[in-house]
Amino acid sequence: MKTAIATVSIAGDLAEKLGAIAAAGFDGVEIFENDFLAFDRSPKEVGQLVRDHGLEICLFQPFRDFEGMPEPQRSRTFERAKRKFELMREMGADLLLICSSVSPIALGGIDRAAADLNELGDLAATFDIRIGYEALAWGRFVNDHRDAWEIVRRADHAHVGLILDSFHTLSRKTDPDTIRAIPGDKIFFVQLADAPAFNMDLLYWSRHFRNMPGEGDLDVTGFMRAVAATGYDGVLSLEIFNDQFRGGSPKSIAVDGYRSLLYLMDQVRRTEPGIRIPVPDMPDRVPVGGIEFVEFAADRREARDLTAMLATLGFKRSARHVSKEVELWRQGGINIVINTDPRGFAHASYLSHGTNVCDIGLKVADAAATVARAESLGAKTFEQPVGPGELKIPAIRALGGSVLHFIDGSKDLSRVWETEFTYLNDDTATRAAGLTRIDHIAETMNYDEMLTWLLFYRSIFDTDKTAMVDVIDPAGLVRSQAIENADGTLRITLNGAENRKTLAGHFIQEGFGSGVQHIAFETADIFETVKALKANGFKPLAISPNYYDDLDARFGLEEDFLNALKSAGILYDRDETGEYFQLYSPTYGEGFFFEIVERRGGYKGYGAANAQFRIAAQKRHFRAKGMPVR
Ligand SMILES: O=C(O)c1ccc(O)c(O)c1
Ligand SMILES: [Mg+2]
Repeated sequence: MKTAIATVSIAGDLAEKLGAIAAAGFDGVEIFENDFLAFDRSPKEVGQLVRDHGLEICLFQPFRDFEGMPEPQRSRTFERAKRKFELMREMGADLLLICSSVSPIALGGIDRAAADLNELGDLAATFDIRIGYEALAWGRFVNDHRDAWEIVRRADHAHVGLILDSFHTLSRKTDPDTIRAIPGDKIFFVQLADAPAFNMDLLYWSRHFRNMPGEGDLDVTGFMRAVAATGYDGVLSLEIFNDQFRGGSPKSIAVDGYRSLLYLMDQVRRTEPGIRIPVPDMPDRVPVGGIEFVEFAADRREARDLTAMLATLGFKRSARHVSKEVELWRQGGINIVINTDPRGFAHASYLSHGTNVCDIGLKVADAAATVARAESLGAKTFEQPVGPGELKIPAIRALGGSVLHFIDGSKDLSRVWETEFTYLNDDTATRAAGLTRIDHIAETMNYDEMLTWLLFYRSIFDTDKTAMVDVIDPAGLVRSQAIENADGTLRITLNGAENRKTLAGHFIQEGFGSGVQHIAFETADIFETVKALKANGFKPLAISPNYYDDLDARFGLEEDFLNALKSAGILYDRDETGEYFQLYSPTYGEGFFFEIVERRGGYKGYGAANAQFRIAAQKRHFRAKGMPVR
């Protein structure tokens, strides 16, 4: 598989872009003309710079407003093209992208465009250059790859071919299967981009919101399957115009891009038989069977506060590690590990972030295959020396320097608790509260990181994403999107903070990076849970009475029911599928908290409508503790 990316997709000057692109593993680049024009080295030097990075120039672009011009502009356009061919020869580029005209003076006409391309093909041939014609979704006369193909077909020239771009095809909802009728050898180049499903002007959408395949909502896999079915075996190139990426880290955007191409082609290989593009082999996306454990790194003092909160939530100190200062706190099927050992990874994590979730254990069918897939997609494996009595559990690096461990049903791993821990007699004075499992884990990050982690989870694990929702914090916006598996045994919400004044932004700033901000436990009966919590001395987050007035207005609730919600501080949501109940702990440290939820019926959401009121309540709680938030 030959991979490339357009220089426009990456931040920085041309030299920085090339460095990041080469380091991420791409074979080549599309040189976007403006990146070259803004750079102060000659075409020859730029060509050399590209090759010194071990890359090749796969495409030079764009050449605009070429076809269908009346004279005298037509002659000028050919002159302009000749100048670009000379530049390309200097640079060592042999394919030029011509995008369909948007010129108000262009005349239109399929045969006129074909004749222009044929003539330009002759000129290009004298330079040993080929030209590829691309239909822009907003092209004046040509805005559909089927018309572009008809023009190329009629141009009938060995140096003239078609360029396909998934965005232009999919943004107009053109059926990608129409590509299957195009001969693969006349497709000179394929550009790939995804985008979130927005209803907006095509040009604006394309120039600002494209993202990597798999990060958006377009059927890039369907598009690429159709391309592969034509027998095309040329370059697959990312062309991503995105405002965030322009200001992002060149390195991580390039790494995400490379991952997205591997993920895309892995999906294509699994669904489209007999493709000619060689794709690296890797295990399939990994089904996750649930969350085996969540591990906190802490020091002894902070661990006391944290375990005191766990005790009021009905957890029991259940076991102690055989060789390390690590405890297991349990309730129902939930395992919370508290690691205060002054050595190793957890301690390092504590030193850099304070008390935080440093590790999550996921249940998978095959831990080794999980790591193999993650590694194939560029994730980093994690290992540390195994202490006495410990198992070697496969793991990778994840959000904010944390770790994901994988536990499967194999003989050793399935007995990890029995092997590494000694069970204790229950010395916890509090009552169990009916918490059964982890409903979801909420990870907080900068908004700019959201697509990275979305792609990370979706490409490695058999998961889907929900629609992005806006959560209003009094000091700014936080975007939230969930990654879920089909049966709901894995739900991770990604929360992207746009500034530092939001509760989420404060958490990132004070915790020195992204991480788990809350864990939601499931109960089968929230009102029974509330009774136990009360007996344990648990103080829920106080919610404004105004909220309950509005709940009543919206849903017309029974008075007793409404009073029960209100007196317990439970937030409530309802839709066509079912009901959702949410109870929050006060915040801990710099804004970490626990949530308790009950789902009734088929409710699949996360109570997005309540998030604003929960955050406002948490900020009141913060301020009451004298913490500086707005
Ligand atoms: O936005 C544009 O003008 C533009 C230019 C070249 C391309 O290949 C493209 O897909 C879009
Ligand atoms: Mg394009």
